[in-house]
Amino acid sequence: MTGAGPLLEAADLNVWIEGSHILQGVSFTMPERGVTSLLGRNGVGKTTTVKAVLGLVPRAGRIAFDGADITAAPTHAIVARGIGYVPEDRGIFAALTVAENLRIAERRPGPHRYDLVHELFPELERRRDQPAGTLSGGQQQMLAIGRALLNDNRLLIVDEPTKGLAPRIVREVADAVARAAERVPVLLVEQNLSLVRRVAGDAVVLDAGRVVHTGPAADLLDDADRVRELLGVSRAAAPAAPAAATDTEGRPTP
Ligand SMILES: Nc1ncnc2c1ncn2[C@@H]1O[C@H](COP(=O)(O)OP(=O)(O)OP(=O)(O)O)[C@@H](O)[C@H]1O
Repeated sequence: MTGAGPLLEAADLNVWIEGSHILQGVSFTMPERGVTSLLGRNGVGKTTTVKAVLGLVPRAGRIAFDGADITAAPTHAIVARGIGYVPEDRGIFAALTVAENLRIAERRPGPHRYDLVHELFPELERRRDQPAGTLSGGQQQMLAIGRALLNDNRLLIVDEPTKGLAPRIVREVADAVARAAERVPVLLVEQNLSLVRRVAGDAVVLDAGRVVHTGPAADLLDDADRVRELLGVSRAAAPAAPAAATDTEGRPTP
């Protein structure tokens, strides 16, 4: 980190997809520590926002990372600056082993932080020869986060890590995110508010392609009316992901 400014700064991001104005001037900053949670109802533009940061969709506006303007940089150059991305579908290779999944995530040049990955997630070392497709949903998420931690990243972007996971597995994933965030700041797209409460310091809420709230996550979550207004859920009703989406071991079902 070069200075006291924000780690990530998005200013007036606009994205059009197939003629639809999806992001309509999204601006937010993210501090250099902890978890910043990107919240909002389905379809409000959370994934599009992280794709815009990464240069995965054409966008207008300005993005600065660690003080440098990365707006015009291609995705590979943005990632090489130290941004690890864990997409919603996790992006792991089911037929490859845990060790192989880590190996092919190595970005050149190193260093490759196997020490950190195995310290935070010892289970990945124990299961190194296991095909990733046979891991539980929570273990797969650990592997996906481990892949992002393997490289010397200064920011992790993790998109809906608990989507489709049973509540028991959600707790494992919350642990994994919290452990990762002790080392590397995390921008977390998440709808599970119990996980957000557990890990997030700051919250940025989107609605219809605009930022409608920023501030400490705990303040927002303590305000039931505001949560209902912005997220359309009561906090008590929020967390439970549908158990039917995973089998009893937390493996995703088709
Ligand atoms: N490739 C695409 N083609 C057409 N429309 C798209 C595309 N990608 C996103 N959209 C639309 O853009 C809007 C925002 O989508 P986005 O995935 O960013 O929302 P989100 O907040 O991440 O939602 P969710 O929580 O459901 O993942 C949605 O209306 C979506 O249908």
